[in-house]
Amino acid sequence: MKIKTICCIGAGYVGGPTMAVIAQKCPHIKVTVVDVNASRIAAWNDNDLNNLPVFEPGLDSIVKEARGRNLFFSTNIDQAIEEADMIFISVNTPTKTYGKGKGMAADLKYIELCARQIAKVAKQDKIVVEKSTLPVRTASAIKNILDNTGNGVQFQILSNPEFLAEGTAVQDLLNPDRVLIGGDTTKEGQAAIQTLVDIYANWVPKERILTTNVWSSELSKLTANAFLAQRVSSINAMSEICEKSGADIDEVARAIGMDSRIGPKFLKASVGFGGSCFQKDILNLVYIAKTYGLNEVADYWEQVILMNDHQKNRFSDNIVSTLYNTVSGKKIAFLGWAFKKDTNDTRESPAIKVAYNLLNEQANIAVYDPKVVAERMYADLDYLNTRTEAVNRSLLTVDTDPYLVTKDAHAIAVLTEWDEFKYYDWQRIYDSMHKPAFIFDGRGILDKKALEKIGFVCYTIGKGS
Ligand SMILES: NC(=O)c1ccc[n+]([C@@H]2O[C@H](COP(=O)([O-])OP(=O)(O)OC[C@H]3O[C@@H](n4cnc5c(N)ncnc54)[C@H](O)[C@@H]3O)[C@@H](O)[C@H]2O)c1
Ligand SMILES: O=c1ccn([C@@H]2O[C@H](COP(=O)(O)OP(=O)(O)O[C@H]3O[C@H](CO)[C@@H](O)[C@H](O)[C@H]3O)[C@@H](O)[C@H]2O)c(=O)[nH]1
Repeated sequence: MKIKTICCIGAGYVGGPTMAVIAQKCPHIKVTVVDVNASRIAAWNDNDLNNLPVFEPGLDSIVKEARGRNLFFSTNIDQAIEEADMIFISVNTPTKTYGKGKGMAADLKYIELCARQIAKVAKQDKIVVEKSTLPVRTASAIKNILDNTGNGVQFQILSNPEFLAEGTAVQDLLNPDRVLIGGDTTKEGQAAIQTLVDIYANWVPKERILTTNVWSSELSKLTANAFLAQRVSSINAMSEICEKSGADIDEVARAIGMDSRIGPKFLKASVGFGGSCFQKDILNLVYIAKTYGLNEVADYWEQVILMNDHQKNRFSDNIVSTLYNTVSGKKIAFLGWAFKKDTNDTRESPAIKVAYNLLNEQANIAVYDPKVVAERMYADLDYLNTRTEAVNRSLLTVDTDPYLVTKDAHAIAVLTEWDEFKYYDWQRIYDSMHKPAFIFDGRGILDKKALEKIGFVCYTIGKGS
């Protein structure tokens, strides 16, 4: 089957960039991205490319090239489903906040709504592609819903998990380590797999397109994220030993990373991992293990999250104890709010937890982030439901000038590894702060020696004093 029309349900961090790249690389395919969120769709259609709802380096020029040619953003979901030969489901699958599996299982209500909508609207055979990250065996639930419509339409379900990381989404999509496609082992299933392989083959070398059965594909996505997060928790666990023992975490990471079996990537100690995926997907894995009765397996993976929580808490505890056991009424400047650099995404950002802990200690927080807007930060705090919106706005202030944010501060906390932080006029910042002037570098990006020479008292994750 040759695909002429694609629909993607969900215009978020995955749906938007993924479809923009497919549209750019396959000008012969009409790609329509749909969403229930009208303001998000409007932002994707904004003439000013600075207003796209997702910030990713390089994304604006791809959208500029393809939008209106063969890339469209729309709220008309039914029409896009009806027209499409292939439908990607790229909606959110957050951790459940209610009922059975609350706080652990993935909430599949948006996935089910999509399946039901496809079932209702489709009048001709379609390939449905799971792009969202899903628990193993979700494809069978989707297939069940689709096969029970009674209108004779045939559906093939593929699993095609997305491995892009935010901040490097465009590069990851243009040049992926691998593309994974899982499908039925039947003749029809294999044909559907080949159809999707043919789309990616427009720009991805064939040897990097991996095909498996559906369950392996679904589980590989959770496994990849669990392994990656485990590396961060492992290096963070070692960072605490470094601080006690006088070893230096960057030197340790370099030494172990040169072992080709370990490899150098993903060994940067930090204030903790954030992002919408790691915690959610590991919790989901833990839940799956528990439902199979595999309690030791569940405990093993849960420890990755517990270590991450510990890392965030010990960072804020250290700020309080270093500032003479009280931060009440003191100004603490945050550099960074995003969960990593080069993104405006703040989901599960460690900055939120550190802010929460310090606000409980009655600190005043001032934040600068080059890409995160103030309303997003307030929404993150309000979501915690611990204070009224008005109180959150009085305790946490936001400015677009880092020099104003750090002025009169007792301490600076680096929460995101934005490159620009390295190049500030640190003497000017020092001169404007209360003394002693403390810096807590939660990302290990600043030049500790140079700062100490200026007069700062520095704490860097994984480095003893
Ligand atoms: N963010 C990432 O870096 C990343 C990477 C790989 C995989 N994933 C996975 O991809 C999926 C999507 O993640 P995201 O970050 O893009 O989420 P997101 O919240 O940014 O976007 C999801 C979009 O789906 C829309 N939506 C929900 N239900 C809908 C429905 N019934 N009809 C139409 N639109 C609907 C929402 O309005 C939202 O705009 C998740 O399963 C996630 O785990 C995310
Ligand atoms: O050495 C490291 C590497 C990462 N991090 C932190 O870990 C978090 C996650 O970073 P990263 O994995 O780069 O970004 P994500 O966008 O969350 O991407 C992950 O989650 C996606 C969603 O499932 C997957 O598609 C990607 O493959 C996977 O890397 C961030 O807070 C980083 O600061 C560290 O602290 N140290």
